[in-house]
Amino acid sequence: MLYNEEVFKRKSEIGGSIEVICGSMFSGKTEELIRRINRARIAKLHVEIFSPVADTRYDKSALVSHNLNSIPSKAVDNAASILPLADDIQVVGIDEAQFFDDELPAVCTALANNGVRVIVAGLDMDFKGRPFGSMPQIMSIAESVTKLHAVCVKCGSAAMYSYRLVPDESKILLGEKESYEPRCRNCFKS
Ligand SMILES: Nc1ncnc2c1ncn2[C@@H]1O[C@H](COP(=O)(O)OP(=O)(O)O)[C@@H](O)[C@H]1O
Ligand SMILES: Cc1cn([C@H]2C[C@H](O)[C@@H](COP(=O)(O)O)O2)c(=O)[nH]c1=O
Ligand SMILES: [Zn+2]
Repeated sequence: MLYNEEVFKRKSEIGGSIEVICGSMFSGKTEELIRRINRARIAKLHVEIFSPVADTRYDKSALVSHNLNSIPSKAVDNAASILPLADDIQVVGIDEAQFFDDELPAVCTALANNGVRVIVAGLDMDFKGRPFGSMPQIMSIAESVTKLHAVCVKCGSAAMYSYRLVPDESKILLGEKESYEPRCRNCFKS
């Protein structure tokens, strides 16, 4: 992973790229996004992080991980709003990408084609194990995809599913440990 990151950092000096960080809830996507953005800041690059305004769990002006690491971010209404705000930015982070509208892949492509390093973090699957939003499309157009795993709360194996604990069938239901737990394939199906 470090090797990949260094490759893409060097690439960003000559051209843009798209990196995806995906996985279940609690797999460390936000922490990994914060880590990559912090390294870009240390390299004195201009960075900006965007998240969908729909994700109102924490602060609208910061990304906050489950273990309460945080970094400043901007909440936007839709994917197209990112473009004018990313002028002069060299590294763009996008969190909770699964909640953005269908324009997000085109926005990521436009940024990368303009020399921006784009780092996209999001859930690859919803609580039923179905592909989530435009994540599959962004994964297919990305230079790099990192799939992270949480620890299955039932058996301790690597978890790739976000199991919903509450009887609500809507695709979007914001929440944390009261509503979801990470589970491995075996524990998710049983
Ligand atoms: N079952 C679990 N497996 C792994 N990490 C967990 C678990 N439960 C809580 N955590 C915490 O969640 C943190 C990851 O949070 P975060 O980066 O916000 O994840 P994500 O953005 O993927 O939901 C871990 O460092 C750990 O402190
Ligand atoms: C699986 C699933 C999740 N959500 C919501 C729950 C949380 O608010 C976010 C995911 O946050 P994280 O940073 O990845 O922990 O998404 C949802 O609305 N629908 C789902 O199916
Ligand atoms: Zn398990």
